[in-house]
Amino acid sequence: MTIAAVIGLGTMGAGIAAVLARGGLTVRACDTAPAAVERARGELPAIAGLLDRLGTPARGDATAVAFAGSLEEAVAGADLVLENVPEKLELKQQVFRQIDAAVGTDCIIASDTSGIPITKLQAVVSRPERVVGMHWSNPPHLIPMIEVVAGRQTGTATRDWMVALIRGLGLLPVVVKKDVPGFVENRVLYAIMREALDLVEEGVIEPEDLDTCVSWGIGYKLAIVGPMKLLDMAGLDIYQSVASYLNPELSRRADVSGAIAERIGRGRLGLKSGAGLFDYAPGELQSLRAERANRFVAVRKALTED
Ligand SMILES: NC(=O)C1=CN([C@@H]2O[C@H](COP(=O)(O)OP(=O)(O)OC[C@H]3O[C@@H](n4cnc5c(N)ncnc54)[C@H](O)[C@@H]3O)[C@@H](O)[C@H]2O)C=CC1
Ligand SMILES: Cc1ncc(C(=O)O)c(C(=O)O)c1O
Repeated sequence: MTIAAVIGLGTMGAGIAAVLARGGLTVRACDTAPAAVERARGELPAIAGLLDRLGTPARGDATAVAFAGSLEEAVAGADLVLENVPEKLELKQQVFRQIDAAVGTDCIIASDTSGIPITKLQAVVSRPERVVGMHWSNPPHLIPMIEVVAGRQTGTATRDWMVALIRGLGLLPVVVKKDVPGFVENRVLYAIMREALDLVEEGVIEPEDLDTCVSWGIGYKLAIVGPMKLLDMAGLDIYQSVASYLNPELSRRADVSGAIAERIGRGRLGLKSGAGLFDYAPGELQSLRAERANRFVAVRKALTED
């Protein structure tokens, strides 16, 4: 029986813990914030229901996650530890050191970092060959693709073990061949985000209309035909003509849009604080999350039908 420990139970933690538990792993989880533990505990039954509806192979009970009082208690005897704390290099390195001091020599240490090079995380542990990126996508219990990222010192056996684990969970591992910042998913996503924010800030489009354009024009299409195959679908000659005048016009800003800092300064962090770029009515968040989850389930089922 594989024992896994999930460290950090914020936006991502509960969904990941539930998927691992349903896949038959023995799962322990911890967070330094008691409120995060209670929120995660409360989320598990609904997540288990969604996994039932997706028809994910059930080798275990998705709600069977043991909440530990400390990191050391969570990782004791673990075969896999998944670090899932906020995206800050120093914090992640400190947690990696703490994990390294508490686990056995064969334990694989993975990170769900959105894009900090794995090479920087494995630099602080005693067995860097056993460190690997395992980058899930939000909501982790609904998005089937997981990036597997080897740092410069990651062993091939560690990478292959991770790929096999993800396949065994019935999910889609994608191996990222170079440890570049942002890996692949977020390099593509953040190119979209940068352009989208620029277009809204420049008054080219309203935020709601930007979302309609991307979801129904680009997103719907890309779910069926990825960007590489889309080039063939459009015609490479057309792409060359458009890209030759459009590429120089696209955003190249190296800083982060001021609109984001302005909202953060007002405590508007998004769904987790009840408001972000959009306002949400009190009581709306739960139904919004449930409605989105229903759509994710329906679309995933439709996309995997023969
Ligand atoms: N939010 C997203 O859409 C995605 C986030 N990620 C990545 O996953 C990681 C976690 O992200 P979120 O869940 O969104 O963050 P979050 O900020 O929602 O949650 C992080 C949790 O870690 C806890 N924590 C902080 N220090 C800790 C420590 N020393 N030991 C144990 N717990 C600790 C916090 O109390 C908090 O509950 C980040 O690296 C992020 O970039 C990856 C994919 C998607
Ligand atoms: C805005 C944003 N940033 C990072 C990620 C990630 O994959 O790390 C996501 C996501 O959807 O998973 C995201 O939306």
